Amino acid sequence: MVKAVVLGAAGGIGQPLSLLLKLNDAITELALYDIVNSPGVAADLSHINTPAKVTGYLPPNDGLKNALTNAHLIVIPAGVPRKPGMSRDDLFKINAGIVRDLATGIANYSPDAYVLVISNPVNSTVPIIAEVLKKHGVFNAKKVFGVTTLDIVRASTFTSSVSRADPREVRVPVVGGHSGVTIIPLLSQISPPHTFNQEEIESLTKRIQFGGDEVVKAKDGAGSATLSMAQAGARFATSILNATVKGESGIVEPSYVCLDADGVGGKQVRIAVNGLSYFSSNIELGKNGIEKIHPLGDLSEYENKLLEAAIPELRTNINKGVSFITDESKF
Ligand SMILES: NC(=O)c1ccc[n+]([C@@H]2O[C@H](COP(=O)([O-])OP(=O)(O)OC[C@H]3O[C@@H](n4cnc5c(N)ncnc54)[C@H](O)[C@@H]3O)[C@@H](O)[C@H]2O)c1
Ligand SMILES: O=C(O)C[C@H](O)C(=O)O
Repeated sequence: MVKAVVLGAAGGIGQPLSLLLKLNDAITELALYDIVNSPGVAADLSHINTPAKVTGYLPPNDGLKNALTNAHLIVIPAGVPRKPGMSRDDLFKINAGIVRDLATGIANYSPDAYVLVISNPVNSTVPIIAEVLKKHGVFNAKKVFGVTTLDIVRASTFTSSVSRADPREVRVPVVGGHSGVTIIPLLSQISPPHTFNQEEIESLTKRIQFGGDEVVKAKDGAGSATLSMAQAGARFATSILNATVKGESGIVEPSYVCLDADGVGGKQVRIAVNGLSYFSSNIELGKNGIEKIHPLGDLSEYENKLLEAAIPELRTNINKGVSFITDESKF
């Protein structure tokens, strides 16, 4: 049995993400939890003729417990999205508490599950979830992932519009975090190889860093990226399932993770990023989650400058998330 759970399943991301997961044959049970409308979304999806049995849960009557029990994989898009003029950090005030409470449910009812965090600000919500799981003595750094796949998807799309390559074939490692200057596209490591001139590098880097703002602006108060995020989230969830259920090896996806997992290479990355405890790098997945955190590789002078600029903001975001759980008096 492979049970996948979506927390925040009735939202702009939650609904199309749940649809894409319903189409994944590796999933035999799909549990949808939200504070509103999840039974309706579940009833709708349940008519699709794929193996996953779909159930919907609301908070009353142990809804969260029943949704989470026996979960293999949990995806979290619960929380409020940005409006024009807001930063992702502006969402902390509301989303930090939502994510903390969901993490408490995970610690109690499904402590062994793989946890994929979409809710913003990802740079802080991943540390929040990790700290809650630590508090309950159930944190496994190899199983908690901040989903940064949308940055990877955007990097493939935006670079191929310049290089004229097939966007489906293009891979650009995007490392760091998931907000503005903390998003670091490594265009020098693009595959298949392509040499951009400096002007192209600077404009592509800006576009990838601030791609989320393009959508927020275009939606004009009606939220942020939902459909592209659902595709990106389903892609990352599929990679986790392919590695952990189907036993496929050699799957590499960037993700924002805790660098503390034993014996998988996080320490080397930690040294390269001035001691940050969370960072997105290329992650090799195996049957128990993170198999290897790849080093950042050779960076150009420009990319080194991007890394230098990202570190202070990432440190602030991480500390804010950690202290939300360890030092509640500050909030
Ligand atoms: N990681 C990324 O790349 C990325 C990309 C896009 C959006 N996001 C973030 O994802 C989040 C969701 O975005 P959206 O557009 O789907 O928002 P939305 O408002 O459309 O949906 C959010 C859903 O969460 C639900 N929710 C709120 N509190 C909850 C709780 N306590 N338990 C369960 N569900 C709860 C709401 O009822 C709603 O259905 C936002 O924080 C957004 O910033 C992240
Ligand atoms: O921009 C946002 O607030 C949503 C998301 O993080 C994105 O990158 O699209």
